[in-house]
Amino acid sequence: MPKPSALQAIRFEPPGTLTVLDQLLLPYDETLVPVTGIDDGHRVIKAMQVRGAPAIAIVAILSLVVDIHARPERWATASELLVYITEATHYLETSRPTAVNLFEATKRLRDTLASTIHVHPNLSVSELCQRVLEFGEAMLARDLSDNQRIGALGATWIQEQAPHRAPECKPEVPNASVQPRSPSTPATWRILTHCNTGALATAGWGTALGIARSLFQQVGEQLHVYCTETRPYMQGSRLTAYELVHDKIPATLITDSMAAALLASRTTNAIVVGADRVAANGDTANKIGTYQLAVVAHHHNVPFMVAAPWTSIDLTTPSGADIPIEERPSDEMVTAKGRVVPHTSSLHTELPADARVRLAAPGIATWNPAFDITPAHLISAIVTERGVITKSDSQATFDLAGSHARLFGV
Ligand SMILES: CSC[C@H]1O[C@H](OP(=O)(O)O)[C@H](O)[C@@H]1O
Repeated sequence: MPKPSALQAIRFEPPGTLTVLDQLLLPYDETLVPVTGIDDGHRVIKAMQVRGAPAIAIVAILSLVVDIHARPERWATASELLVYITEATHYLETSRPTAVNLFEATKRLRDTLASTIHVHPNLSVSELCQRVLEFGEAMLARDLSDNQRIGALGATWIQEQAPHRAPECKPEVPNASVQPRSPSTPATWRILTHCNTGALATAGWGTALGIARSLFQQVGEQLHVYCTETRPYMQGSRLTAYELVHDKIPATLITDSMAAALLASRTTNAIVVGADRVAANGDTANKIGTYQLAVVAHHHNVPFMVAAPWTSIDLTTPSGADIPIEERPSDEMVTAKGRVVPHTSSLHTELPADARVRLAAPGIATWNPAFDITPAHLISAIVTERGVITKSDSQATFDLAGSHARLFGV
């Protein structure tokens, strides 16, 4: 398998070749994993070899594309194929429960195909396979363009709305991989982000990290990005840091526990995070640890921004209380099993293999929710590809149905 170019989580060659970058092994190993059908698609999503709300939806649909193109002779009619697609999409939905993008894409595909067959009852199996291929390719293209719009809108909003702090004498801790910033040019724009919301979580560019990329395009070295490690999967230290170093964006990694101290000691213009599901009132499900960042931002009067395409906004879910929160296996928290993390290197070769990957005392109980809910009243702005949505300080929630009607002209 050829060594992949970095930063492309999903590689699709129509109609039947799909591979994903195994994100459990990044940044130490760039390995492509073939996805030959819906079983592979379900497996790589559930195991988090591919992750990120948009990427999950795209890989699920593309795994169905490669699946039905493999042996289309299995179906005599388009209606038989639609039955298979309906069952297959419901199966793919069982891979991970929180990110709504997966459910939005599978429902939209089923509805689109059902109406297509209704309008064209003589559609052939190969013609229906082609429609599914076109649907998947459109998802890839739309996600990238949505992210670039989110990046541009978010970068502009930060420069126009986020309090612009005067540069401080204290230079940032230089990023070892890019030229250390000289003290004479301290950052004038600092943002903190959590988890990974970049090219590795999407079809490209990213959502919250897409805003960082766009801001870097606009202000260059005046930007400094802080990213949290994001235990236990370490999306921040393994994936976001990897993307920031790759793009030579000045950045500093902090542990999750350092966020409050950072805001207390460094003037920060905004905290920018992604979303797995935004409810109709603006409550947002995102990586565990997001809620406490919102509380810290509120305490320090720092704007808290959620970056999300409308495919992550679920108008059928009234509030955060209605969002299912995925709990991950205990061993993903108390061991490094299946994931490459620095401190399980071969330093302690004399220890038994299990000890080299164990991160907690054997026998301790764990609680390992993959997401938490940030209430709308702690969110300053929701940056979508159609516009930045805000609310007055007196409003505790957003009216996203009204925003949708206004922005989509429906
Ligand atoms: C651009 S969506 C990224 C979103 O997905 C992450 O979750 P996971 O890595 O478990 O798929 C995290 O919540 C990010 O904000």
